[in-house]
Amino acid sequence: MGLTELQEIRRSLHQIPELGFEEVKTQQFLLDRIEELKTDRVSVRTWKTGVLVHVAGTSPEKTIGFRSDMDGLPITEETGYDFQSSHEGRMHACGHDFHMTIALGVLKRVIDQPVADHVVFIFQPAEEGPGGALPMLHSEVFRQWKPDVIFALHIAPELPTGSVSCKEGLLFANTSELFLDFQGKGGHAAYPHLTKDMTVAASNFIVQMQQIVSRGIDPVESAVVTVGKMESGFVQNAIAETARLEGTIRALDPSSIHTVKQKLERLIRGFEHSYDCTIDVDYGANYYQVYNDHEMAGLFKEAAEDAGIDFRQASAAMTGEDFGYMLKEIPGFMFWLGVQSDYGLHSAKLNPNEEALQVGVEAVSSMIQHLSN
Ligand SMILES: CC(=O)N[C@@H](CCC[C@H](N)C(=O)O)C(=O)O
Repeated sequence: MGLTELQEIRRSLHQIPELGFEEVKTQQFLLDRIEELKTDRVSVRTWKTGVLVHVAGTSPEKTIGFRSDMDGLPITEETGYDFQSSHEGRMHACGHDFHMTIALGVLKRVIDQPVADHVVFIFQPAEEGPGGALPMLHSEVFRQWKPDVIFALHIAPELPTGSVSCKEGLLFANTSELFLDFQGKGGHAAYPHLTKDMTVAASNFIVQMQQIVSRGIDPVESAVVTVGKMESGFVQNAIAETARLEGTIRALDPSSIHTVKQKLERLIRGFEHSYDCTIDVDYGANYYQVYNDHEMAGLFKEAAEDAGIDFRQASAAMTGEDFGYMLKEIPGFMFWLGVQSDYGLHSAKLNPNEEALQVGVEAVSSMIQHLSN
């Protein structure tokens, strides 16, 4: 598949971003493209809004898995692309359109140039939330085609196009979502003394919460608490009765997530007392760290360099990925693909360089070749 075809696929996918477990159009798009490529060596199954494609090897000894995530984010796109999202308030702002396109490109390569081992392409829904990897891993269809080794990629806006990056061991953090609902007495803006202002309570909570990391976690460990969304009130001249904070907790060591949650709950009790309100906490989806198998990550360096791709040593990052659950059960790894964008992941202006699509196809195909011997 040439760059033009890869670009055409990526742009089509880019226009139809859907949230986790709502990837209905995306699934149909994938099924249609896979149908065009299909031969008698290829079998296709669906799981919820996901798709699994099994390509039979010529003299198989094992099954190699390549996983791509499928969902977009609740972000309003501001790229100005002429192929920008046609779904209001939804955007492929994390590169999953790239990931799926590369998987289709590699699928075509494996069909045209058969390899010895079986290869399973796993298009997984709901990576951004609530998490598709864990239930998919336990599904009947996944178990029947369960790979012996598995890998995946993620675009890296800060790395140059033409490069990939990986490391052995810990690559991505442990994560927990965080949802906080504040409830207190609202009222007229002119009578604050008769109310319990939830906008003020939630604002102070955000500020205090930052000290959980700066004063509650050993500085040689890493943790992050971020509030990405805050909502309160209805009108400029009324004091808010409710407020909602939505965020995430990240840590390289899972015990630090536990520590942050314990300290957060103590802070909640203090705020409930001092602001005379209730605060409900919900930890939403929790993801297990991405831990790369040493041997596989080492082999990937070789595979990338053999394909003429610039390999760079990665550092651990505080990003999360439910692919971590797959790696917990199946030896494998994840790598970064350089896409050189002026704007980062989860930005409304993310503009990855499409030439990286071809680099991704080469890197993944080369790894499959190296694994299938
Ligand atoms: C690669 C990436 O950006 N992944 C997401 C995963 C989100 C998990 C969950 N919704 C959370 O926020 O904890 C990330 O934000 O790192």
